[in-house]
Amino acid sequence: MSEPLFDRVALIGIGLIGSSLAHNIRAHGLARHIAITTRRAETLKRAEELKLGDSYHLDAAEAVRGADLVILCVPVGSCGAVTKEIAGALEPGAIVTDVGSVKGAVVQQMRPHLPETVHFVPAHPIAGTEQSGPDAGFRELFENRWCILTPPDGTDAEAIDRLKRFWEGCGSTVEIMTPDHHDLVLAIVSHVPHLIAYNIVGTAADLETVTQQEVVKFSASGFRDFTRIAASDPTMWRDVFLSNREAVLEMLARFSEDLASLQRAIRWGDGDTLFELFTRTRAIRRGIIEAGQDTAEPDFGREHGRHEPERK
Ligand SMILES: NC(=O)c1ccc[n+]([C@@H]2O[C@H](COP(=O)([O-])OP(=O)(O)OC[C@H]3O[C@@H](n4cnc5c(N)ncnc54)[C@H](O)[C@@H]3O)[C@@H](O)[C@H]2O)c1
Ligand SMILES: O=C(O)C(=O)C[C@]1(C(=O)O)C=C[C@@H](O)C=C1
Repeated sequence: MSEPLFDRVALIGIGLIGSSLAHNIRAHGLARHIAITTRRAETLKRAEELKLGDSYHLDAAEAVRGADLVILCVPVGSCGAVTKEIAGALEPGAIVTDVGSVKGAVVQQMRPHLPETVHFVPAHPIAGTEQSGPDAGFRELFENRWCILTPPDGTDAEAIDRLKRFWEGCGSTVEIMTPDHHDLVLAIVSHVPHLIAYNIVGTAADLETVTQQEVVKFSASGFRDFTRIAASDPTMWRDVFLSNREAVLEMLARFSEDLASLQRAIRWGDGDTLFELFTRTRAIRRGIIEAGQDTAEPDFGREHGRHEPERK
């Protein structure tokens, strides 16, 4: 087995992403020591029961002392406060990174607190489920998934390369882009789809009780997929929408315009418009499958709660 890439990794926050990283670091020998810290004693105890790390700390500064890789795995709205808390204990030369679903706001929150002696390389694995907490993590989460790095201009190339190798060690393919571009792309492929899911499930839930029962009874796979997404962590997603406000609002405006034109097509019986759109979107789905990017294999995903169990 080759030498571990890092000596000590500090994982701050041990939910779905933090615990999945812990499984990977262990399984692929990516670091000699995993130090885990989180806010609540109860969560830390659970992480210890699951044997996710080598040391456990309620004090985040204590966890990052001596670490050559520090990964913030907390909701994006907490990244600034956490960085402030650990700043004084960071080792010179350490790589500081995160996994947040929004990049511009996270960079803005974290950067002012970081000493010049560390390398700041923000990251976002495009992989997740609707589950949260330390029990939710699993080793295969990042396999064949993208991880986007958004290093600020002038970041040490060796630090970027080391973090790239770390994510490759977790099974991901790494791409580099600016935080603004990341936020625009993710607004349309991840953030707005989540908002649509929250909204449609909310609309169904507000229907009359008798109809609501029918919603549960007759929900076929399309609606069930929405309910899975709409079960995603409320804190995480509140923070995502508040942190990526502009890009989300821009994409929502376009979405609403397109929805209005579909509404018009239905009203006026314009079948050609509907048919043309549905043909184009079908081709997009087929393109994703041909590119091998539909990684939600039923058996594997179901085991980890990525899919609803088979209906009885
Ligand atoms: N869930 C996903 O699908 C997914 C995918 C990619 C990236 N992300 C990003 O990863 C990050 C973590 O998400 P998750 O799904 O692992 O969430 P999670 O709710 O499963 O875990 C979050 C962890 O952070 C801890 N925490 C919260 N506030 C804290 C604070 N101030 N100080 C210390 N610990 C704190 C919680 O106790 C918990 O252990 C988020 O920024 C999210 O945007 C999530
Ligand atoms: O599969 C899911 O449950 C997800 O929502 C994962 C998903 C996504 O939208 O693709 C959610 C948020 C992340 O920042 C990255 C990945």
